[in-house]
Amino acid sequence: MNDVTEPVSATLAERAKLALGKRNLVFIGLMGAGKSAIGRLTAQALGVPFIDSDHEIERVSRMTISELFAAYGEEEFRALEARVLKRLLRSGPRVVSTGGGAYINERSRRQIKKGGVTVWLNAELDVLWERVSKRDTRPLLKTENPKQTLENLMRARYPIYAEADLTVLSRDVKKEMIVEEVLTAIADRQKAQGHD
Ligand SMILES: Nc1ncnc2c1ncn2[C@@H]1O[C@H](COP(=O)(O)OP(=O)(O)OP(=O)(O)O)[C@@H](O)[C@H]1O
Ligand SMILES: O=C(O)C1=C[C@@H](O)[C@@H](O)[C@H](O)C1
Ligand SMILES: [Mg+2]
Repeated sequence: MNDVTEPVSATLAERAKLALGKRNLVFIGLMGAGKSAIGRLTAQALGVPFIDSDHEIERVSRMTISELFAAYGEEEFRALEARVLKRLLRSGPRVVSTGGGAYINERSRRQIKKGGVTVWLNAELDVLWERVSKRDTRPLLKTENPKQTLENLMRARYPIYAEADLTVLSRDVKKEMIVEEVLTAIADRQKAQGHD
């Protein structure tokens, strides 16, 4: 026997996969919360496809998110995002990481709620700021005081993200640890509902 530990427990991943069934797992939360990074690793652990809605939007439009915002404005972007999400959530199981504002849009939120189990990656301002300040690809943060903008977004959005089925605190620990917490939350939710 070797002593190399698995990064994410296979048994836990199997339990979570069973609990998920055919439903999608949808990550929501603010910019920098880790939806894309944690979503990808969670999909790998579950052995299901991973799709990032921001990437899918960029692929179908052949434009970057920044270009889309600049050319058509936020409202058009949200309409495109809702259409893309509807298609992505049609069949499962998949892990879908959404853009930070998707769950805030009423139409997208309805689709997300219908299309899967939602996990909110909750994070404190300083954690988010440390992560997002490294890149300038987020059009909503191109303001005079982007940290203040981020804080304003937290205030406005956190009560809405809190409607998620599950919440996991995203923080600066190993990403695998966050993935384990996500998988545990999925498996435990099933148990709490008496299906295990
Ligand atoms: N637990 C973690 N520890 C350290 N860094 C992390 C952790 N989780 C995510 N990150 C890093 O933080 C940055 C932002 O993460 P990510 O792009 O996944 O956020 P996001 O929620 O998808 O943001 P957006 O809404 O802008 O797409 C990435 O560089 C990612 O590698
Ligand atoms: O928080 C938001 O509203 C956004 C987050 C990003 O993922 C992108 O979807 C876009 O920059 C908008
Ligand atoms: Mg992302």
